[in-house]
Parts: sequence; C-alpha cells; structure tokens
Amino acid sequence: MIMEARGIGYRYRRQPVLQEVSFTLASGRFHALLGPNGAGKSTLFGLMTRLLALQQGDLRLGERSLRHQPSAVMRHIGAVFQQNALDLDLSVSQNLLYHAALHGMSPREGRLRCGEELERQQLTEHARMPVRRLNGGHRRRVEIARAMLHSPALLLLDEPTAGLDLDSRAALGAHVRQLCRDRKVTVLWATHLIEEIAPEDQVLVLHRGRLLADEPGDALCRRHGGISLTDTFNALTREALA
Ligand SMILES: Nc1ncnc2c1ncn2[C@@H]1O[C@H](COP(=O)(O)OP(=O)(O)OP(=O)(O)O)[C@@H](O)[C@H]1O
Repeated sequence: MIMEARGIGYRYRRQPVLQEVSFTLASGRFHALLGPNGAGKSTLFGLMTRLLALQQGDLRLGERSLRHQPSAVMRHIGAVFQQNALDLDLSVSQNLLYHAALHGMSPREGRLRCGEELERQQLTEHARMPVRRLNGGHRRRVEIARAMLHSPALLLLDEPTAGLDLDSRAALGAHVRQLCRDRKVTVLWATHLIEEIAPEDQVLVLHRGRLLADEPGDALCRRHGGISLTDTFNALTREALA
C-alpha cells in the first residue's frame, strides 16, 4: 500500500517545525528519514500516528485519508517509538497479548498471532520472560513484534537503535530490511545516523522542517558527484542554509 504525505505543515505555538513536507512511500520499500536533532522527525511521526493533530496537509494510505478516515488509516500502521514502551514487569507474551486485545483480537487469535510474531523475531524462547530480563536489542525486537501483530502495511520506527550497541544496531537494521523483502512491509525508519543507511535505501533528508531530498542513497550520492552520503548530506544542508 502506498503512503502519501501532501503539504504537511506543523507549528508548536508560533514556531514552524514542518513546512510543506510532501513525499510518497513505495510499497514494500525501506525508507530512511534522515535528519539531525530537531529536524522534525518525531513531529512527523507524531502526525502519522495521530499523537499530534494534523494542522496543514494530509496523509493518505491507499485511497484513505488520515484527516477524514483516521481509524481506517491507523488500522494499517504499526509504530515503534523512540522511547521503549513495554511494561518491564510483564512477560514478553503478556505485553503482546495486551496489545492484541487492544486491536480487538479474540484471546485465541491473539495467542496465535503472538506466537507467529515471536517465532519470526526468533524470540519464542523468551516468551515467558519478564521484559526486564531482556537486553536492549531483544526489547526492540519485542516492540517490532508488537507493532506487527495486526499485520500493518506500514511500519514506522523512530530512532529504533537508540541505546543499542553496534552489533545490535546492525542486526536490527538487517531484520527490518528483511521484513520489507519477505512481507512487503513499507518501512519508514527515522535516524540521525548516516551509517545506518544502505546505498539502496530510499533516503528522505529532513532539515529544519523541510524535505531536502527523496531518492535512493546511491543515486543521491551520484548526483552530488559520487561523494559519500555524509558529504552529500553536509552539502545539502549547507546549500539549504545559504
Ligand atoms: N512539545 C513541543 N513544544 C514545543 N516545541 C517542540 C515540542 N516538541 C518538539 N519541539 C521542537 O520542534 C522541533 C522539532 O523537534 P522533533 O523532536 O520533531 O525533531 P527530531 O528530528 O525528532 O529531533 P531528535 O532527533 O532530537 O528526536 C525542535 O526544534 C523541537 O525543539
């Protein structure tokens, strides 16, 4: 399912933090939303998950509009937020079953989906463990399992590697790219870490609330004379400030 953001604008009081942001997320593709601290990434995620109310523009998922059919759109979105939002004292499966119930699944369906997702995340053996006993990488995978319980078409991840070591970061990135390939999930992964981006990822560069680029990482670098993505990012943001 294709997601389109059209003319998104947002202000906190009088302070504009997103201006005329438009993009399309292609079905089954990994999109990296790259921006430094304060670029507006979390605000955009807040709008896409209805934590914040749309002020300007609209988001469409397939034929549906977030402004006019919010529940129909939200049904197809899964989200992993910057702050870990699991109950540390509940077991892995209790966290998931609670979420399944919130999505209106029967206990039987909830147990079935929970088992399937934990298996996909290779977490079956951790199902009965309190989340508190898991390491950071496993906790993130539980959050992804939870976000995928209702089989969303679009998965949003806001700086999901925060607090993870290098190996866990690489493993999480590989895992989410595999979700795109195997299950045709559309992914938007927000980060300020250029090293998390693969050349074939679609890269959306957000800077001071404006979208400066939206194309595959390798093509973006080629267009800037074959320099690295870091240098390309620096050149783009310098141009924007000039
Ligand atoms: N609740 C708020 N009230 C006022 N200003 C806010 C609020 N939340 C964020 N901002 C401001 O909006 C701008 C964008 O913030 P946002 O958190 O969306 O950026 P970000 O790209 O997610 O940054 P980070 O990588 O640090 O999470 C920043 O200047 C921030 O200070």
